[in-house]
Amino acid sequence: MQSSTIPTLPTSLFPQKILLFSSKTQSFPSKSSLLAQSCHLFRPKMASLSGFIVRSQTGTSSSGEKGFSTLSEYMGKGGIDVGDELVVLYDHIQYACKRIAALVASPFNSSLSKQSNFAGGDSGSGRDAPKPLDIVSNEIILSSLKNSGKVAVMASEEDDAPVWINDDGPFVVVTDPLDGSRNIDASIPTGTIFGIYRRLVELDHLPQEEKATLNSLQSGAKLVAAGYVLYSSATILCTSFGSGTHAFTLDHSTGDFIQTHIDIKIPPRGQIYSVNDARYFDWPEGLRQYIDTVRQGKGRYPKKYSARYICSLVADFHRTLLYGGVAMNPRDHLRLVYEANPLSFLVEQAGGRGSDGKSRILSMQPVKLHQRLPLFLGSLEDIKELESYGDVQQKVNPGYEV
Ligand SMILES: O=P(O)(O)OC[C@H]1O[C@](O)(COP(=O)(O)O)[C@@H](O)[C@@H]1O
Repeated sequence: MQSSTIPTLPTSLFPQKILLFSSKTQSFPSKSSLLAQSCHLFRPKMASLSGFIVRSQTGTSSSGEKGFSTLSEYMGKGGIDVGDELVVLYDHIQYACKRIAALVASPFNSSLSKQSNFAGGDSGSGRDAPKPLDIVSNEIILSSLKNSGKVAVMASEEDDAPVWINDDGPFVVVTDPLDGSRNIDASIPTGTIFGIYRRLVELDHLPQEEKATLNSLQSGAKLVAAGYVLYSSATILCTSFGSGTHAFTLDHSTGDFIQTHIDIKIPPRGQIYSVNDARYFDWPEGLRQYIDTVRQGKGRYPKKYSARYICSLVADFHRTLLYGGVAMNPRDHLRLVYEANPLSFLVEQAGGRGSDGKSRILSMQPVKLHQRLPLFLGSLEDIKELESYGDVQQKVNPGYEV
């Protein structure tokens, strides 16, 4: 096994904070449980994982059941044991996402992102001009994947074609490095999305470009793992290895992702729809009828629905996963390979459904890396009800300025 080359994180990235939640709670605890847990807060625990030393200030469960503090511990031999190679890869993904989290929270990110408005123009084209945040995030992820030694190819929203990294890498990574970055100047939440496949060894004999593309176009049904990182008031890494969906919150005092949401179950029915409904007059009749119906509380669930739309996919998805309902973009806008597939994997593992309005996302065979499609993610009963309206995919896509 190749040894890891992750550098030590500068401590200044993670200023000391008092940790107020337990690694074993699914939601934030009551005052009394906080008191009970406080005896664990200052009992440092060291664990050695795949050559990494992690320090956690949280205690393990007092209920006697087996507990895991960090994502690396959860994945490792004492946890669900996903295998050393995937543990190493995740350590590098965590490191990359911590760097991106620091970047999006930095006072300097605004000047970086502004350069994207001038892409190709004079202001942004100088050799030393700052790069847009999504490009910087892409470079951060690529460098971490290279350092891991575990990745054959990375396919990213930011690159026209997949990047071949390492002939022996066991994994293929698809990613949208920083989704929602158009809102970054307003400090709106953003996110990284990723999916992980096994390298198709039967394609090893093909020319590099060809095998890079074919490895990246695997169907979502073959995902080994997927996840997203939400950069918001908390930095949350939510992931699945095919046995449930779990979320880990960045503890700024230690730099560890601590288990905070175990085995998330999306409610079978929610009361929230999430869509850019300024597009109402471009929608097909079926979608208008569906939204009109649930707004009035006249659907299969006789409650009036509420609307929530951040316009940042990871944030809208994260809320939907926790509260239920449906998050959608009915036009051909979001991407199958590195957005729809990983998020559908996560929502299915939580008991929900990912659909293009007609078919299950994970059953589709991608034909192009940047293939776009209508996307509906959410509670099982809500998505089924929406699909029953038949005509929910927006065909007109005139292009919108904001
Ligand atoms: O403009 P719409 O149709 O509301 O789309 C918004 C969606 O587009 C995204 O901004 C992604 O689009 P980009 O990749 O072009 O930035 C998502 O974060 C968001 O959910």
